[in-house]
Amino acid sequence: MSVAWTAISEDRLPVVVDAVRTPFVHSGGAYAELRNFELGAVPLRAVLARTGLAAGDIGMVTLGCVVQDVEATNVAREAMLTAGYPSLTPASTVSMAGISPEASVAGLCDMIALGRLDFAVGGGTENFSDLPIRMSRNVRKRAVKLGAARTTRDRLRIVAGLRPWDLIPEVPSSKDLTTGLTMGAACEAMAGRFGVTREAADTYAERSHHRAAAAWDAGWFDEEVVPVEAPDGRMVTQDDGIRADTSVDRLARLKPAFDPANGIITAGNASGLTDGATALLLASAGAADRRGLTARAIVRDYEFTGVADMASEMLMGPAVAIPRLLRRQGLTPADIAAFEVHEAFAVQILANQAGLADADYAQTVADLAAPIGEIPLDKLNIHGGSLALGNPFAATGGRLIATAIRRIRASGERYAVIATCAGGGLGAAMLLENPAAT
Ligand SMILES: CC(=O)SCCNC(=O)CCNC(=O)[C@H](O)C(C)(C)COP(=O)(O)OP(=O)(O)OC[C@H]1O[C@@H](n2cnc3c(N)ncnc32)[C@H](O)[C@@H]1OP(=O)(O)O
Repeated sequence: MSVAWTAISEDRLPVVVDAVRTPFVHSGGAYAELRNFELGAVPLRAVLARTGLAAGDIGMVTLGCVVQDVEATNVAREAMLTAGYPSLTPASTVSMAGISPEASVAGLCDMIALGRLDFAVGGGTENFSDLPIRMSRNVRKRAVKLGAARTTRDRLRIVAGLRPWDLIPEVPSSKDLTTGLTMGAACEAMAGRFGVTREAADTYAERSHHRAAAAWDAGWFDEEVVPVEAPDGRMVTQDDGIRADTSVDRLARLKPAFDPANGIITAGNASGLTDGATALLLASAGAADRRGLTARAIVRDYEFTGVADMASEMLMGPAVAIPRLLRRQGLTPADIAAFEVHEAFAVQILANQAGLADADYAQTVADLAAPIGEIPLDKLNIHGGSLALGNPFAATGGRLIATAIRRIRASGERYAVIATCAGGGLGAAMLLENPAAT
């Protein structure tokens, strides 16, 4: 369990100065010809252009990335160099499954609080359009041996050990190594454990799409989304996964995607594979103030966690992390004006809601005498969520932060909480505070 920041001077409080993202688009679509770091470079440029800071002001760039390029393993470095940041600035890539962007932001906030940095850029980039597909283990092993072989006979013997099926490439999947379950299958297990029905999942999915469509129509995302020029010259300006015309009736007709016989997860109530990138300009409150920049939110605290049971709770991270975070800060859900929680699957959101309201679960995972209860729907993802907007794994956390901050700034209220589940049975929650409301 993380320990709260307790003795940070006002000057060193980590704050978010700006948070931007690219439009999130279907994998294999508009960003298909972009490398991951090229996509990541877009918001990295934008945060500088929008805040007026020079690239040389940035002390460190850290980006999350889940599915990494074998050629550009430190994608943050390539992205910042592509964006024109000076090579003297260090950059690192963090990978913590779906909470990689939160790991990026939290690490930088710690460094800011300690006085190691004044300005930093965090976030994440994910491009599933260009997957690091590799050859099978047998091919890889023999390729290494081949390099060391001296005679033609040795080489032939090595190659002769290959079987036709060894030539089938290995494509990265969402399968968890420990449990052997894909994220979809793991979430089906959560539906059973926490009593989520197909009808409830479809109803929630419809809400996400309708809310996201309404938010785009109302111009809500205009401030947080920066356009991307695709290599073919097309300007990508909007998320492309939102289905304004979806309905519970249409969703009910879709076939289960992960368990044909008994499953309730379909293409309609799952988030799809998506490409996108986010960048957040972080600073110490004092440095931001001295440069005349508005601190949009204080990053007050965060919590990283695992789940108790990998097989039946894989994506329950929010239901563990949120209660722990609030308890440490002496807050209740009533104190939180805005919740932005990642929607990997509608079932996952609903199972987390059930977990938050379950006394036994609260006792087991957070040692709480009473559960904190479900997040009220009028506070949860009111502008839609990942089901509609898409889920480029390492970019989603930054999107949640961007939207959460804008929600509390728009309403003038004090606190927002973001939370994300992740593969590997991980979870994160973060408490953001509106400085204008304190
Ligand atoms: C921490 C985490 O985030 S864990 C989560 C990690 N992410 C994942 O595991 C990804 C999960 N999602 C997936 O794997 C895929 O999106 C899947 C398997 C669920 C679906 O993939 P696909 O079958 O390619 O979806 P596709 O977009 O083609 O939709 C299938 C059908 O459903 C329909 N459909 C999809 N969404 C909707 C909707 N909201 N309303 C109505 N119809 C819909 C499509 O029109 C399509 O219909 P068609 O076959 O008549 O053309």
